[in-house]
Amino acid sequence: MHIYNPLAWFLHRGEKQEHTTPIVIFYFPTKNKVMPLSLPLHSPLPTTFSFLSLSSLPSINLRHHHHRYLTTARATVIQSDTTQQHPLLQVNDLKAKIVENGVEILHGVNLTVNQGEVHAIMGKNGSGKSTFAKVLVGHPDYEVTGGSVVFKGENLLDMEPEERSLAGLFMSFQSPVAIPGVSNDEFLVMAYNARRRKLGLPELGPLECFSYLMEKLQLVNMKPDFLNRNVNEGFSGGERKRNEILQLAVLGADLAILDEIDSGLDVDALRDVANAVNQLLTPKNSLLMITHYRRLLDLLNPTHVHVMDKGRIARTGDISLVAVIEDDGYETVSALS
Ligand SMILES: Nc1ncnc2c1ncn2[C@@H]1O[C@H](COP(=O)(O)OP(=O)(O)OP(=O)(O)O)[C@@H](O)[C@H]1O
Repeated sequence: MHIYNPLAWFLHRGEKQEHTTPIVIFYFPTKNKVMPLSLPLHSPLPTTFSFLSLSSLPSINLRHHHHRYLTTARATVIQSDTTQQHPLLQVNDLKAKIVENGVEILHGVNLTVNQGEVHAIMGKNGSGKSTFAKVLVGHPDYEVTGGSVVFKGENLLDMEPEERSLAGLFMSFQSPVAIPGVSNDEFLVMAYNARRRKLGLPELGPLECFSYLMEKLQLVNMKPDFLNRNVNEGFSGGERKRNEILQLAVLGADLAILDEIDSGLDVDALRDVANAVNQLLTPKNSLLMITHYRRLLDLLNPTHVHVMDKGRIARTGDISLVAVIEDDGYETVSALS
């Protein structure tokens, strides 16, 4: 997928003015989707994007999702010239069982996530959503019994969990664990420098790290004192979720898997988390979120919505599938597949 550089475009057109926040909208003809990119002032790079359906242009969704920018935004539709897709994750007939009791939970999951896509997995309690996510990151409770997973062209299942993380796979757990004795900033700096080494970049020194972490704290709207506390120790449920997004912001990821990041968040925290995630998305990375609730989907605009049932993806659609689920329930939606 070729994307014009919006900043260059605005500069070229001489339209980047003080006190305005331009939004450029890219149109992808084969997907019949548009992707607005907002450009905060003084930012050298576009920092947020989301896909919307073409029918939602020009006002409703744009107003809803970019209400902060509404009064100053200017929007222009640009047609992209190519629409090639780049697969990031290819899951083929994935089967997995619980190590402890040998029960098979995943019965053949198929899923492809391309760069720049936002996928949501919904489904009944116990249908295998979290198991799927945990199998992807290599959780030791599960053993893969069949199928394949290719991540960025490499066999993900051959990698140790740590290698998967360093390769750019991030997962926020439904119940993030505390790490007693390790402060949040130590943990973040250690993990971030490990990723930089993997990317062939020099490690950051203490001062550079500090300013980098402060910038990310602001992104998720967290107070600096969270950096000195031990990882998740004594954090409220909502603070743990926010801290997961801080980790994502610091580490960066090609594919971020968020397992029920919205559970236990108050409305303001949910908006903060969604804003931060939106700002972390680029046309090159992707998001796979597991959720039961529409509120998060409205904020993150998934390009694909899947319904998992009995360890398989039973149905796939766009955001309109959520309304069908709400009206008819999972049993009916899964049975129609
Ligand atoms: N480590 C484990 N030990 C025992 N049973 C497990 C384990 N992991 C998953 N299961 C079982 O596998 C099934 C699928 O669980 P999973 O957590 O993947 O469901 P889910 O779709 O994420 O559910 P929810 O919406 O309630 O979070 C459930 O019946 C669960 O009890």
